[in-house]
Amino acid sequence: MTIEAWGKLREELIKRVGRNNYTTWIEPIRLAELRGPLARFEVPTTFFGDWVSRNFSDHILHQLNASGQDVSRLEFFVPTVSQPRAVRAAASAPAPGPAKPLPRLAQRRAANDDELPGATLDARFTFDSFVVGKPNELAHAAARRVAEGGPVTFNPLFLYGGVGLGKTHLMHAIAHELQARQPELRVLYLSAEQFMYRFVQALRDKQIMDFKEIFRSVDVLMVDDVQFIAGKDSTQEEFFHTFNALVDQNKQIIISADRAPGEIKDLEDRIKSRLQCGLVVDLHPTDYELRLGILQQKAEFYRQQYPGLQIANGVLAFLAHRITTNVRVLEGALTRLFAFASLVGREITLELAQDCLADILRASDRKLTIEEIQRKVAEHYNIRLSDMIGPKRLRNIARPRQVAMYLAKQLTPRSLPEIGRRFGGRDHTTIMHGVRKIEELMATDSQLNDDLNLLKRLLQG
Ligand SMILES: Nc1ncnc2c1ncn2[C@@H]1O[C@H](COP(=O)(O)OP(=O)(O)OP(=O)(O)O)[C@@H](O)[C@H]1O
Repeated sequence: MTIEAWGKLREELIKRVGRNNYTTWIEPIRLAELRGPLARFEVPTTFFGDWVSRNFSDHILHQLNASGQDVSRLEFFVPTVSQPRAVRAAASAPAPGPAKPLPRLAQRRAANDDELPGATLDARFTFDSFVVGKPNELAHAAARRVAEGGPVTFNPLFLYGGVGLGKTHLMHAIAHELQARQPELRVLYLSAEQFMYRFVQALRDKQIMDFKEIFRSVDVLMVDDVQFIAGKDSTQEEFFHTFNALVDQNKQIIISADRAPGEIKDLEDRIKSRLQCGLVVDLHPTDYELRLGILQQKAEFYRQQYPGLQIANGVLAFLAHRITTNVRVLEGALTRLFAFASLVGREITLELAQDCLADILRASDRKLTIEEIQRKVAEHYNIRLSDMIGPKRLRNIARPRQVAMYLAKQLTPRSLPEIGRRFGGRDHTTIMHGVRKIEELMATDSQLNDDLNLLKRLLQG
């Protein structure tokens, strides 16, 4: 094949990669050399070559092979005056083994420096693998809605929740789904830390206009763990402008954080209020049913991985009862259990689980004390611990005290008289009254609900 013939051949790739990808990634590359099984392409930047190599080399190889070329290796290089620089040699065939994480977008054509790609998506984090239960059903429904990619109805979608409750999983699921439904959509997913890193890099390299252009040309922007930019003034400023520019163009934004926008300290008020403009939904701490559901799903996966390995009745229920911290810990426990059982070639029994997971179970057993609850609540409402226990009846003290009573009842196995004793020797009827008052208010007071959710998360880790 002549190098000129490549021009025709590459147009065939439109069918395989789509017009948008073709103009962005295929058109700018130039076939420079065909040497036996090796085809070498000139690319404008290192990043560009890397991107094409990772995402399109299979298609290019296929096309070359289909035209009768016996090529099995691609190389991409940035031309320099002296020696061409190899960027990265692509594998001759798709790598076997587990599905590769799908790399996300970078949206420019030729640039003369490294690009600004998004983060890698985890191929396992899909809607199919996300178990829905009461604590996450709202967040899941909102994520599904956004993933349908219809007209933007709420902007941004703000997902928040404690550590390991599935925020990142849902974000990735949205990105996968959007990409599957509309491959031409420019979806950029990255963590707030990466946003800052890219921003600082752009400042340093005097590439700030490129930075702005890339971030403002996406169709969907997803920023994970936005609390990270709290206290980082210029990053916040840039984030704010990016955010506004995209909202103005009616582009969907999806944000996650470990707490509600209003609770993120050192975040500018104007950003907080922007973040609250759309739909704010939280992932609540898991309940028993959800934990069991997740364990059942993962166990199913492991049964396929370790055929022949038996798991006794009641083991999953035992774990769901005992490991209440977060899903990541739960998953880790199950992974360890299966690995251990397959190593020793034994059935997974309750005894084996207790042995093998002793440390995790011990850590999970840590009992929350009423004193810890009082301290956290006092801190949250900015009152003195002594007032929490003392006799003052001022509302700004009495209400936090009732919140602490309510949480003590909810989160510890202590009886009302026991709780009363720890609240300065109050009678159990006073505690009951406090608990009821909070339950009543919860029906109407959304601020109180937010406070309770945050406190629960803080207390339960
Ligand atoms: N409902 C769920 N169904 C299935 N897996 C889940 C669910 N919730 C969480 N997980 C799993 O738990 C692990 C932790 O979830 P993820 O990373 O999404 O948490 P996160 O909320 O982003 O935590 P962090 O605050 O640490 O970033 C992942 O492996 C994820 O797949």
